[in-house]
Amino acid sequence: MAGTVPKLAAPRPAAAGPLPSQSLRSAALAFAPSARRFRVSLAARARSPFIAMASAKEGNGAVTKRTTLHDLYEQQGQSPWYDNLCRPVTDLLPYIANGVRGVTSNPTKAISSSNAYDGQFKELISAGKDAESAYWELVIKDIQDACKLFEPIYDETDGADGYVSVEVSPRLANDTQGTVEAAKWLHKVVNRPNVYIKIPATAECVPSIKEVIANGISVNVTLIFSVARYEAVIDAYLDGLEASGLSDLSRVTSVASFFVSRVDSLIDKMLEKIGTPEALALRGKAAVAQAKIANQLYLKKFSGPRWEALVKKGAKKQRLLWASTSVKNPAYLDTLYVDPLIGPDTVSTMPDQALDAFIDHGTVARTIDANVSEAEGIYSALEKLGIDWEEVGKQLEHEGVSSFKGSFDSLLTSLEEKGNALKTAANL
Ligand SMILES: O=C(CO)[C@@H](O)[C@H](O)[C@H](O)[C@H](O)COP(=O)(O)O
Repeated sequence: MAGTVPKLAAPRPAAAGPLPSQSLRSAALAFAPSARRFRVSLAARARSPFIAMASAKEGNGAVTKRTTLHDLYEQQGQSPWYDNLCRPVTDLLPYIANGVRGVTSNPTKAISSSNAYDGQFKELISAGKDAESAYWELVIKDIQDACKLFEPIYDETDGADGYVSVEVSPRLANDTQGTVEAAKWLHKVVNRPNVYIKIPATAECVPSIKEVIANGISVNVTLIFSVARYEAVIDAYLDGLEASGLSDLSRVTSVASFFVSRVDSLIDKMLEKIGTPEALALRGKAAVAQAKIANQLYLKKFSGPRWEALVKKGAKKQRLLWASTSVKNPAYLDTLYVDPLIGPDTVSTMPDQALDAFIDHGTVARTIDANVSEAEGIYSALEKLGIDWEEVGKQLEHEGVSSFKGSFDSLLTSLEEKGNALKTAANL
């Protein structure tokens, strides 16, 4: 298969400790105030073979199927997250039961592709809300409900895992102070300990990250595409912790979302344009190589006297989170962006396609720090062919920001139209 990074056996880290089955029950119960038993919805079954597979139930309604996701965490210390949050939020329960330990949301995608939001939207419009306020209420409800489901994991891990991430308005991606204010507002209204406020790693928002962290707010830094920008993100986290003035830093945490597949999508095109056998042989290798190098930087930055001083105050490392993990080129192995990036204290957020593939035939082994010199060789071979990694990062960031803004704008336009139609129909 083209473009796969060979897997080598590597030393296993100490076990991170099993997730007690009790937590599955508490997760289910946390969302069942009326003692309603959990049922997998038909819509959810249709959405994912993973859900269908996960639907075997015990007498008490808890799902007991063990998957490679449990092994990923228990044997390798990597947290599998689900890269999708939509209504009904209870659809997350089988995912949690099968080893998922956190969730990344993309609300514009969720709201625009489901009619499960129509009822609440109608109520909000009837109550006089405008489309944008209604949007935020829909989002906040999903995030609060999901936070409740992941709270048992958050508690068991002392705030290390079990997070739900929600983004500030993508319209603020180039607005430093606007992002800080939006993050503070969102954190306040969601009002859950296990929420990550998602902030893009644009040049303008790197200072926002520092300030938001300094305010004691946990952050998912998103849209990271280059090692250079990743280093600035780590520095912003460390600066923020130092500036916070908190004597206990243990509840201010962060993940740095490094996007993977999109790097190959762009670099593969560049390599095809170059067209030499050497260039073509490097297709499908750039993204994983860069991610492994990013992990080396993580190891370097979260060690030494500066970091140790923060550890004394309870600081937790800003974990690397692999995002954009589904394979875009069908010629590649469908676990290409999961299997080679497994290691302790990392997160892999996977949409259904990647989750299903990993559960079915993924390999649980420590790979993140295997073949690092090969990864460095690939990185510099690409540079020699004229690939400018910082330029690649800038282009992907620009495309990522524009696409998130574009879908936000078009969702708001359609919500405004829907809202106006509802008002007209109700003579409001
Ligand atoms: O929140 C995050 C990462 O911070 C994720 O939901 C992230 O937005 C998604 O993984 C990506 O947008 C998916 O990217 P792609 O598969 O469309 O390339």
